[in-house]
Amino acid sequence: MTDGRKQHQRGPVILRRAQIGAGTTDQRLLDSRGSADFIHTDPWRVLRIQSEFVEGFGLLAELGAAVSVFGSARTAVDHPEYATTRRLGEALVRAGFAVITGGGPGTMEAANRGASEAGGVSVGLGIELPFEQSLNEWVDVGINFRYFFARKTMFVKYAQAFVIMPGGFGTLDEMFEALTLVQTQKVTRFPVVLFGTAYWQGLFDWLRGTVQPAGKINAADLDLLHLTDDVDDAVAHIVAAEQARSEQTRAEVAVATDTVRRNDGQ
Ligand SMILES: C/C(=C\CNc1ncnc2c1ncn2[C@@H]1O[C@H](COP(=O)(O)O)[C@@H](O)[C@H]1O)CO
Repeated sequence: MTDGRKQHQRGPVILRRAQIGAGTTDQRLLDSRGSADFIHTDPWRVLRIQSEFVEGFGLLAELGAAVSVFGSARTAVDHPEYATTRRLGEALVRAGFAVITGGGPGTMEAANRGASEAGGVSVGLGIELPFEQSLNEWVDVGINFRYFFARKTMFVKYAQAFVIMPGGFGTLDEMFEALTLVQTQKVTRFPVVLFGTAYWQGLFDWLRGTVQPAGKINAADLDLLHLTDDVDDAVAHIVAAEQARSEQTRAEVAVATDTVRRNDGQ
């Protein structure tokens, strides 16, 4: 050919002769807004949900070892639990972990504060709420989610362990989700520390005395929980579990390598 007037490029597509339409893709994008109704539809929400995963993965992919700390949004700054959680944040940083929280007030703030003051990585994964709330001031790496389930994926995906401080429905939801994921092997077994025996013992006893005898959970499921009142014990439990997991991974790699070698030699 090529008569320039008889060829049209639409992105990577070449159109010629009668196939040539009016205008360019950019023109169609920029010349008209069209109806705005689409932003209230599920297909558009799917894109927003996708963007939350993209932002979350992008922010946290290089985080390194981390522990998610959960607990009440209502813990007052002068409550002993605030001071304990602050010490826990510091101790986790000293043990080489970043600290991830929901980025809100109360216990979340205390954990972020301890981590930040200890010079560690203090992460807050906030959530859009019906009332105004910004990330607590001790969050050094933060992101705000619209969707609970996208945010919850980050708590699990980027943590080596959970510490559950005393809390209400939100905290209970986070604890039971973690336990369900481990029980159903959606995540490889990882430690869940219940911090505060006076607060959690009743729940633990009910699980052991009622739920397990009724056959609703196995005895082994309760082994997933570690109850303590001691910051150093909580951290030591997490470190030991992490070491055990590394050793198991090393052993699995050794077995796999050996199998490949033997198969190659046949
Ligand atoms: C109710 C108040 C603030 C709520 N703000 C929150 N911000 C971020 N994350 C939150 C918030 N509330 C709950 N969460 C999540 O659930 C857990 C705490 O819930 P609980 O019911 O208070 O135990 C926590 O780990 C967060 O991930 C008052 O100011």
